[in-house]
Amino acid sequence: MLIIGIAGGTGSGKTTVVNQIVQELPTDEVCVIRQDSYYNATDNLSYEDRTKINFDHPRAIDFDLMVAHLTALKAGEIVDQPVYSFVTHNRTKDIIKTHPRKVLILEGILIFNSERIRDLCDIKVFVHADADERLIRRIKRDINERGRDIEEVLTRYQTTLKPMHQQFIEPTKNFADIIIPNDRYNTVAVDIVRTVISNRL
Ligand SMILES: Nc1ncnc2c1ncn2[C@@H]1O[C@H](COP(=O)(O)OP(=O)(O)O)[C@@H](O)[C@H]1O
Ligand SMILES: Nc1ccn([C@@H]2O[C@H](COP(=O)(O)O)[C@@H](O)[C@H]2O)c(=O)n1
Repeated sequence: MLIIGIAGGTGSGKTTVVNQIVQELPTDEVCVIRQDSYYNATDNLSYEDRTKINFDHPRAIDFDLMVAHLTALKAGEIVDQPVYSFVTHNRTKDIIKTHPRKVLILEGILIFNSERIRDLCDIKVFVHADADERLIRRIKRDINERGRDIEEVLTRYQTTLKPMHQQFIEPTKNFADIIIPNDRYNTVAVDIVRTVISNRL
């Protein structure tokens, strides 16, 4: 199995890049694991308390479960990937049965922050977009798709997103084998990653 890690700040375009890569590959040859699925389960907290979680800090992520699932997939086992809701700020009761494939794509803001995850990745890709571009995309996306309002997005940006990005995400660019500049749609870079994958299939 070839494990490709795709990291980058919020709104850099990771999900979009993953979708562009995946849509050109046969469905039975690739599986996707998303960091969002591994936010800690917080059933014990009220909705009010969940809104106060710092979702951009590594301790918000259940890296033990993520490592266990990646290790199981590498060993050929099927795993139950949790499904996360950005509206309730919690895991839902659903799961995605994730089957081991020749290529596994792991995507998320903080994945290269964990040495255990870095060691599991064969290729590390960092998607870069400037902070102002990422904030604009985040405002639009979170209002349209994640049930937020402008006040929520901007407050979260100032209090956690920006400082956490500088402390925990941007420095992990140094671990990347490939950096994709993504202020604009970068089809050339996506094609290069696809070629690397095709060569390994
Ligand atoms: N290169 C790009 N140029 C303009 N908009 C983009 C680009 N890449 C992604 N987007 C848009 O920005 C938003 C965030 O992209 P997304 O892929 O969800 O980022 P991430 O997964 O890194 O948070 C989405 O609405 C997406 O359509
Ligand atoms: N309940 C949550 C959980 C996470 N977030 C934000 O999501 C961002 C990571 O996802 P991307 O698709 O943008 O990479 C991260 O910056 C968290 O702040 C959230 O808003 N609510």
